[in-house]
Amino acid sequence: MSRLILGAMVRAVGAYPSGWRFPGAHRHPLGDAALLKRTAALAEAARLDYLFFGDWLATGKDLEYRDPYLVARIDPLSAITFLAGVTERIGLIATANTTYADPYTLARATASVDILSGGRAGLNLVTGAEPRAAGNHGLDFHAANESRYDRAVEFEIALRRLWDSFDDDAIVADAETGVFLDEAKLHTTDFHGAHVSVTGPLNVARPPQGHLPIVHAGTSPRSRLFAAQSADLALVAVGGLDHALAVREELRSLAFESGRDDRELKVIAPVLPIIGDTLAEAQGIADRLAELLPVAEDWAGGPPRGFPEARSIRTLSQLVELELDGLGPDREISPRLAADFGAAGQALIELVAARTGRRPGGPNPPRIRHLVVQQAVPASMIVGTATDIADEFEAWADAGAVDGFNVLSAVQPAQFEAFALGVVPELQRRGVFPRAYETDTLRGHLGLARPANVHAHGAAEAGRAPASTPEPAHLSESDVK
Ligand SMILES: Cc1cc2nc3c(=O)[nH]c(=O)nc-3n(C[C@H](O)[C@H](O)[C@H](O)COP(=O)(O)O)c2cc1C
Repeated sequence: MSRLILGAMVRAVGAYPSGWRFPGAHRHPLGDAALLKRTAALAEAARLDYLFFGDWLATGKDLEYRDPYLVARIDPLSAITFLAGVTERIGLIATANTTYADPYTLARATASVDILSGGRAGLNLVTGAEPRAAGNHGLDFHAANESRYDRAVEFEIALRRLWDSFDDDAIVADAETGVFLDEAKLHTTDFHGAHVSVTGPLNVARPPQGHLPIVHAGTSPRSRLFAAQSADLALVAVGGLDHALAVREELRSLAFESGRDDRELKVIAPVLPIIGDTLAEAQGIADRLAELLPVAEDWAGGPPRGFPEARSIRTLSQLVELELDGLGPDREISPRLAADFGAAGQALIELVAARTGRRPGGPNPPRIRHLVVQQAVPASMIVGTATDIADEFEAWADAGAVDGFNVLSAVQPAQFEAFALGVVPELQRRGVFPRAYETDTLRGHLGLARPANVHAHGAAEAGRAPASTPEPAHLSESDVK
């Protein structure tokens, strides 16, 4: 097994929806600067490959109970630019939305942060799932999946061409002769597609990494194809080891069919570890987090607008195949009640026991609310000691299910500390993760070669983009998802 790739997906107020309520948690976005610096220092000391920042292009009260970390946060490019100045070695990845971003502006900002960080920047390209983003960008509707990915394909090619505006040695800066620029080494972009059109050249020198490593996160068939053809890292949402194996196999086949060396595409799974010094302590943390999350039935008149539908006794009743509606969230689950659950309900009982130590008939039995919450929170949660988490990571990597993990922290900063100071050293002891940085760039950390300038390898784009300028495409009503 080659070594794991390990990055941290930073959600400043915690990745678990009640993480911000946990004692000692970072909870106010105005304090993010200090939290980010502290996280970055710890991450770099642990030798993580990168810090990763997601993005969302709208907000509202409805996000409060579902994804509170989306309500108010620093934009990802600002976060990585800030961190470029206070870190030395770690990679810094920001998310950008190709449906709404402008390629010239994004190429300029990302090439700049790559220079400022000495070649440590990366870019996660997504097409977005938030319809309100349209209204924030002067559009009437959020385009449908196909249109979004048609634009993403062109966007990615335009970005690479913009980054290749200057040859690596185009800036001569020869004080003796007075020649600053070798004009023959500055290239126009002239990319004119159906969705993206840019003349170029970009007014920033070729970034130290040539092209920033591209990440893609998504789930649809078009997302898989985009990742396989255009990304260095595919960030996938997977429900378990078997699912991860199937997704990686699919991605690698698609990459191979596109003419790529399929080993170049790294598959990364997000994971939310809940870490304690003992299993009981970890389960206690997971249980407390669950208790801090309300369920729909906690409001007599019905939950507030936007409350997650799945976090209700109604949804639980469907899952366990037993009508629980009249019992209320605080009814204890007795062995007799549990015996009437269907197969999915039995599996949920086991999941709750593994995550929180609560078992029907045990000293600390689950109540209905515990089942409601656990069936609604992320599948990527692993509860245990540093050794347990390392075992799980190793098992996934040994099975060939992933190349690495994007680690989420339920509570900031405590759970990130537990990961950086507990799990990472354990992985290092086992020899599956290096103890020190061996390279200075994100590409280097990820084992990716530096690409040649597109002006020397234009053929690589063939088949992925219009060769000439087609008629401009206008989104129609049928594009609305
Ligand atoms: C692990 C993971 C993380 C993601 N992070 C983001 C994000 O930060 N911002 C965003 O707009 N989309 C993000 N996405 C992608 C959107 O969810 C995705 O674009 C949306 O679901 C549309 O579906 P599709 O891209 O699979 O077609 C992420 C997806 C996955 C699997």
